[in-house]
Amino acid sequence: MNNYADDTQTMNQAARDIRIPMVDIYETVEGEGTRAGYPTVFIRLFGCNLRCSWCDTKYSYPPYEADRMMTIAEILEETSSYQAKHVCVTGGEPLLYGERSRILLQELANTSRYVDIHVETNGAVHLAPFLETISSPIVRYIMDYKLPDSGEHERMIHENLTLLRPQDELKFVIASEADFDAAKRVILETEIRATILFSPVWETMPPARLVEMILAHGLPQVKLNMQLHKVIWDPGMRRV
Ligand SMILES: Nc1nc2[nH]cc(C(=O)O)c2c(=O)[nH]1
Ligand code: SF4
Ligand SMILES: [Mg+2]
Repeated sequence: MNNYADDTQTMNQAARDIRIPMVDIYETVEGEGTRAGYPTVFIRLFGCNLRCSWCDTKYSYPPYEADRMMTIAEILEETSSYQAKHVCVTGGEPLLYGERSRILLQELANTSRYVDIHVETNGAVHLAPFLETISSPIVRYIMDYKLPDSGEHERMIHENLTLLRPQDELKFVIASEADFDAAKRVILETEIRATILFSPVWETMPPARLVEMILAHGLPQVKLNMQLHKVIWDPGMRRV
């Protein structure tokens, strides 16, 4: 007769056999956000529901192809070969696979190997189902809110902004002065509990100009977010 432990084991085995299209798993230092600088394992899922004009990971969705399908067990095993205590689950859009994405995050948290698992999500996937079902306090969301220059502003789910918690981060990638104005409007008109990050688009927004605008507009709640990996390595380089 099945007891509770057997049921749990069966469920975990089923979960571990779930397959997800993948781009990469590798270790580097986190380049962005409040955990910038920490050794971090990156789990990059294939596929995205947006096509941002300035996207720097175009190899993570068609017409490119996934590098391979991996089961959640394989992802956990490969991730465990690195020393990092931080994990960044990114893409593409890592929440694209709904229940499969949710189980991956829960299983990563269940390993107890990590102090922090952050998810780089694009604002165009509903966050509520993930917040309601993933109980672990170490799973955090870094939401990349798309501004007009991205071409995907209309796809943002406004409700997501108000769901972010103090441990989460809300990142605005700013390509122009029009983007800056749009970001400013959002943060002044919405009650946001997450850390607010303003990040310059590498090719079109000189960081000094962005700092100038943050100070001139009096936005003390904003934290400048530089992509460390683009300073350290060639900006076009992969797996860094
Ligand atoms: N070092 C490093 N840090 C990152 N933080 C978020 C990244 C991403 O591509 O989502 C990223 C990345 O690609 N590299
Ligand atoms: S959401 Fe991210 S991965 Fe998708 S197109 Fe935009 S920048 Fe690229
Ligand atoms: Mg990147």
